[in-house]
Amino acid sequence: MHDLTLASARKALRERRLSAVELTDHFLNAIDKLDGEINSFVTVTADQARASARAADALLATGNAPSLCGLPLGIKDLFCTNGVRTTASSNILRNFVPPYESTVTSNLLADGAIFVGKTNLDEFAMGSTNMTSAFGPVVNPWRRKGSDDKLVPGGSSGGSAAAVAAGLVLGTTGTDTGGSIRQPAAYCGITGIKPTYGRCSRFGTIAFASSLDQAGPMARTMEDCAIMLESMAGFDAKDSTSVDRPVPRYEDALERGVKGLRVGIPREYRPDTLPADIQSLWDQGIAWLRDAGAEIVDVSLPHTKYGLPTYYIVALAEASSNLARYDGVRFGERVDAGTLDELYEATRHAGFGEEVRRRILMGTYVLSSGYYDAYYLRAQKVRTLIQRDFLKAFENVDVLLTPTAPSAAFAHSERPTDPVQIYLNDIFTVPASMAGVPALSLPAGLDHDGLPLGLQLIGRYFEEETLFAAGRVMEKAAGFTHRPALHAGAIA
Ligand SMILES: NC(=O)C[C@H](N)C(=O)O
Repeated sequence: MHDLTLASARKALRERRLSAVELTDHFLNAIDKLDGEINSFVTVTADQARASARAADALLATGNAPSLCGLPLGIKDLFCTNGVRTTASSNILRNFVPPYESTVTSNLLADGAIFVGKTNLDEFAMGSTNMTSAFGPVVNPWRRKGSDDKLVPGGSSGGSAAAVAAGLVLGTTGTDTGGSIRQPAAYCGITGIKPTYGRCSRFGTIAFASSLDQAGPMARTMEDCAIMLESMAGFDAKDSTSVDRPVPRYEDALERGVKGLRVGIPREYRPDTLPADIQSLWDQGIAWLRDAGAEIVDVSLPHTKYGLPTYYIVALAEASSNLARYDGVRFGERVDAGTLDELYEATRHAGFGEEVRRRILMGTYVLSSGYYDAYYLRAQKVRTLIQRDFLKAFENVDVLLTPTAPSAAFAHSERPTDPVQIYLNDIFTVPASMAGVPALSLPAGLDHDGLPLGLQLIGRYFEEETLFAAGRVMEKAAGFTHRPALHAGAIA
């Protein structure tokens, strides 16, 4: 069962070679054995998962089961799940049990998916290491050759990525604001896609930066991500930025190939500091696409260098506004104190970790009178320039190929103390987020330490199908079948 993908498990369930109960028990056992070390789950919903699996088996027996019937998934603990604690990995929501279901998870449930639990993340999805979680850091299941150092899984969807990589679940949901699906996917050697902004509803997903937040699937293969995205995506009247467009059958696009496809290589994504392993893997990726019939074109995205600074203004401004609701009166855990102001202060100090506090302060600063025009307004204007870079490039090419991150996973002990150094991890993922275009990361190879590296494909608005097709060509060429040191298959 350790070699199953979502697609092969779906087939085995339909052909009744495997039951949903067996499959669910398998993953719950794997979580039991390994997650003490990895810490990828904040909450495991074993009883609920087993009950859903029994119901799924009954439905599968009728021969009339929905698309994801009986398939166990993990849900990032940022999606509200009805009756199941949803924490955003923050103390302020430690005991929050939503009375409603997010649209994305409702869609997955309606298609028959089984939720085995809620996965760990950086607090409120703010981070690239999964070390800011109030529930403790996630440990990347990969190890450097000859070393026992514990590595970060990336973030913020680090629990989701680590759980898939370690074989604890077949697929997970993630959210991506500036790279939170793609960077952890790259660090953990799995596949993840951030769809076009507006493709998946944000309703019921705890907000970080509303103009950037976007849900997407994380799984082992391109096909598995295509299967999950089809279920997760779609118009939702409850999210005003949700786009009313039919959801394609993404699976049908997988084998389209890349003949005649024009692939842009943005020169700004090749800084002098880019490690040699990443440079050569990128060149390798270019060769794979060229060999499969694509045309390679040099392109320029001149405003790339402003991506990070403008992201860290816009995202933080929105975060300061979104997180204002957690005051201990209307929302969140309360710390009782003398006056109302003291109550707010004590509540928010105890409820939020250091990184979240830093971001709320910076966000409040850039929105404050006198600084609004100088920072926030200017950043929004630069955001338009970044978006125009992509629109212009996409007049001439169909997709862009870049590395996903400027390094492989690093050790917990190597986590920089300067927050700006950590923000630099998002250098290649943030521009697509600022523009709202879709982008995916696939595991393309290993570095000299034996750690996975990802390559990123960026596409035109709502052209996720092209990304899946190009991604599938690269996936076949890469033949990435490596497994991390900590894997459920190794302990069976
Ligand atoms: N949420 C994200 O996309 C994570 C990004 N690294 C950030 O810290 O903002």
